[in-house]
Amino acid sequence: MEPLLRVEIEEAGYEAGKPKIKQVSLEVMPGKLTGLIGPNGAGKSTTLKAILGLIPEIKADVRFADGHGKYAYVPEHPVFYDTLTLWEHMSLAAAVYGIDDAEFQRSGGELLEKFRMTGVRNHLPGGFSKGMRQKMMLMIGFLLKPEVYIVDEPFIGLDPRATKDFLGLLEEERSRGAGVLMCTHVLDTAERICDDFILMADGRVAAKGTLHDIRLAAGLPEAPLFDCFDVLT
Ligand SMILES: Nc1ncnc2c1ncn2[C@@H]1O[C@H](COP(=O)(O)OP(=O)(O)OP(=O)(O)O)[C@@H](O)[C@H]1O
Repeated sequence: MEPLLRVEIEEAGYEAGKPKIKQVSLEVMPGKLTGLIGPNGAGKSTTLKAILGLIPEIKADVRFADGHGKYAYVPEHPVFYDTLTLWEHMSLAAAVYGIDDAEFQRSGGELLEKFRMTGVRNHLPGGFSKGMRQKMMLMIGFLLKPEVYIVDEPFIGLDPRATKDFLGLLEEERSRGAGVLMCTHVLDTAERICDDFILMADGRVAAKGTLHDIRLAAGLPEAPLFDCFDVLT
């Protein structure tokens, strides 16, 4: 099967001559969820930014499969306009994505229901909690129905029910064939939901592959991901 996204980063950083990540390669496959994990400062966000074209100093080849350039990026820190309501944010995104209005009314309404946000659709996000803002970002990502989701730490603000709702939707998207690259520190959830992992440390890939591959690399054949993480970083 062809990957939806293929990334080969030779090096990338914020200043010339000072690369923060080196030799990072990864692929996002249809229907698969790849977890990007590693300690603080390992280079995960820099890798995501490199993929999104937001890094000034970069030598890399980032390739979406032919005709599959559509991706959604869900940032760790919500970005929003103070004067637009939740529904207006979603409408704006739908307009930018070129989604047909009838389709948007249907799928937008459905997303609000799924994330239990219908009651606040006409509220301003300035008054939302952290988790509600996170949900807004996720709904905007799901509106697009992209081939590839790039999600930066989705779990921190979400309550257990919202996490379950989010994972359920992600599962639906994957069964449609979408691929996901997700950066997270929540290793027990990652272990449960990811098909494979990229484990970064000190700006490089310390290990990659399925949980089985990561366990082999760590020399811990039965261990939870957390213990492998500990050994390899
Ligand atoms: N805007 C920036 N300008 C300069 N250096 C940066 C910038 N952002 C990150 N760095 C540096 O790049 C390195 C990798 O940081 P990065 O944010 O990619 O790590 P991370 O793995 O995402 O960490 P965390 O888990 O804490 O989010 C760190 O040494 C960090 O100090």
